[in-house]
Amino acid sequence: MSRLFDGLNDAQRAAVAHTEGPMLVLAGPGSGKTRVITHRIAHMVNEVGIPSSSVLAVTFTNKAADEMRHRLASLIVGRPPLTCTFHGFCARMLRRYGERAGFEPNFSILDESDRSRALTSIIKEMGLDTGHFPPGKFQHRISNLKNELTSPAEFQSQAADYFDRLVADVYPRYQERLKEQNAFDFDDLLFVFADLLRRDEEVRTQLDERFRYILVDEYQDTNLAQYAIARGMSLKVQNLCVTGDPDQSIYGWRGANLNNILHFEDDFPGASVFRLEQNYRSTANILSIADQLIRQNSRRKHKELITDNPPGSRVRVICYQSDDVEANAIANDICEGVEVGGRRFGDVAIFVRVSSLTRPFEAAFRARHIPYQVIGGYSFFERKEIRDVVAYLRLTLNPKDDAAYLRAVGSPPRGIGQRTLERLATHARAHGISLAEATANVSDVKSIKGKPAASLRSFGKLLRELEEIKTLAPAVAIDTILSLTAYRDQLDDLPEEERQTRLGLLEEMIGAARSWSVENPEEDLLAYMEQAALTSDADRRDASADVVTLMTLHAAKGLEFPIVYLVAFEHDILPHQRGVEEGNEEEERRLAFVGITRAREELTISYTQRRLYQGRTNYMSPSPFLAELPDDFLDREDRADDWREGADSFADDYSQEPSWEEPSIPLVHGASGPSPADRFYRGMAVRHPVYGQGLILQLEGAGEDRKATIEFPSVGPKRFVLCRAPVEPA
Ligand SMILES: Nc1ncnc2c1ncn2[C@@H]1O[C@H](COP(=O)(O)OP(=O)(O)OP(=O)(O)O)[C@@H](O)[C@H]1O
Ligand SMILES: [Mg+2]
Repeated sequence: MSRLFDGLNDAQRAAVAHTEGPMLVLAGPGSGKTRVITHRIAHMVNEVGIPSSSVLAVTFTNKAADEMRHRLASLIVGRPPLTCTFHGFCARMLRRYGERAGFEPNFSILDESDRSRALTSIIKEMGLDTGHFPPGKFQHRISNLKNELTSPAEFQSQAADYFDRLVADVYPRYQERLKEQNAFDFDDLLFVFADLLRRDEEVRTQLDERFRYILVDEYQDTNLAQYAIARGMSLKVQNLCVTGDPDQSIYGWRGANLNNILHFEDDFPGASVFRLEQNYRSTANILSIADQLIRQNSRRKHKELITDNPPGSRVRVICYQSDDVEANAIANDICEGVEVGGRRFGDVAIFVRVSSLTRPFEAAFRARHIPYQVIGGYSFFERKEIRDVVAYLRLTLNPKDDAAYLRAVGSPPRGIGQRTLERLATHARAHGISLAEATANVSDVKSIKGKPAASLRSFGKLLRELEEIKTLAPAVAIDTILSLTAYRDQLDDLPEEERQTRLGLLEEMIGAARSWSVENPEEDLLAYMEQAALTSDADRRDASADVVTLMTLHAAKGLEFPIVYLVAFEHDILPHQRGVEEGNEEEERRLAFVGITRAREELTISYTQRRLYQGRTNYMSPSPFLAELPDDFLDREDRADDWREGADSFADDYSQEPSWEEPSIPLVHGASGPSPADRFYRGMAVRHPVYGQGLILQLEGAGEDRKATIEFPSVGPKRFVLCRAPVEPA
């Protein structure tokens, strides 16, 4: 037997050696399904003599495709076969067969914002209000229709309720709009290609015969369109090999259909089924926990998961006081592991349910110079919105910062074009001044006249107005930037969900800046800007670098790490509130199962009592899944009282005397003279009849104009004119 079979157990060998006919590898996590796929391809090409060009390997994510390609390159002599995602494969085939299918092969693929812009304008043309009928809702519905292979014409007769009838109107117009631009959206790639296979028997036969061996990993997460493609190319030559684990099906919300894998044997009578039972990835303790959790799902077939691996250390379940403490404690843990435990940063992964939850970790890592990467989503500090705000802060504090100027001037868009900016830059260079200075005296710039000059003048005026933020607390400064620039308005055109995410990010930035001020009462805006967390052009690292990985649970599918932290294991986060509302609690449990089974040696699950989430402080309770984990294999630790462990951010104990600022008696009173509003001071505990107890974070003005920003645990921050608001010292 060849070298390729050396690192395989008997069941895996049988699967690898089976090269002809349909086959299904049904097995739990870490049992070697992906390994079987790569070794089977290598065996077919190297040893059976099947040409690479007749093999197609399909993976679920680009990252998985990259890894498989890499692995195949080391196993295969000669050119490795085509390895890509379904979307990648479809785009490729559509370019080839475009003309035949009736469109130009140089089509463009729309991104999210293009697609939402198109939908917004259609909704408006129909006389509907995008506030009540958010484009995102239509987008989601149309996306699902395409994944279910329902064409606009077919949907006409199916639309039953009011919203669906609207969708039935929007959908064909949207397709028409895309056609005019010779463009496809992401879902079209699957839909159009599946449709081509269905309609054009010649193309279908050609592809069926060309790709005689098709292998699909993670088949449990295929939707109807993907199913139709895999099946459509395997009607005549039925060498379709799929692998999957129904317990790891986590894309139901995006139209994945578990029946595709459950009915594989009906679709391909005589299919060989291989079951792998041995887990090579995780310690016995980790596996026991995973097994116990997934047993709580009722809609499943039980699978035995066994391992020869040692029990390993017990799984840790830790309760922290707040999200910042959690992040700091884990960052300290990681440093310790590297400094004295012989670990590498690259051994560690942190999984979150929602991508915005990475923020406190990024801040904690930056503070300690821990290298990290955020996968499947942008790093918080690299997101466009955050970088834009940072550009305004930089530019205001240092008007010589031309890079920040160039970023700020274009966001939100103000119609100041490239040519104008080039002329401005030429003038500035000739006079040895910055772009902001040149803008302040734009009438001196002879080459810029008319409308561009007027636009620059108003930008100059904005920059002057922004000067007031220099003396404000960071959170208030950021908020002021957002209002003076009307920054949030430009998000109105986005699909509702996207808009909420971006607004949420901005709120989170404000919340985080507020926490920072509570921690660093002596420091000013400049100090805030200096902290490493906001150097927006932080090092970018490549995937092979020795860095901690931060990612969502959805993106973690198929991967493995020696050390895993599953954080924010809290009610309404995991299981996610929306998942539960939509009756997908079992899918949420599968998501937790996927997270747990990524860990090879050490697993830590943590939750907090208080978290800054969606822009405000929330009091959290532990995930109900925690109660389902067996105590035999884990240690539960309550560290909620260790608030000093990290830099805690919220002075939540309002009964304590605020130690960080003396009551300030304003030296200059407003025109109306001393007012009762002046008895308030920063850090003071107050009470509001509706919002309850709160803490004054910021005060501005004096006398009747005196305004306070107050943080209420119930609703987050609120701003009041004190002499008119029913706010009393607590
Ligand atoms: N026979 C074997 N001997 C040693 N190690 C193995 C063997 N089979 C698989 N492994 C290792 O076990 C780990 C898990 O394998 P693999 O990723 O292929 O599992 P999987 O079934 O695809 O898991 P998932 O369901 O999470 O995608 C990998 O590190 C792999 O190299
Ligand atoms: Mg796998």
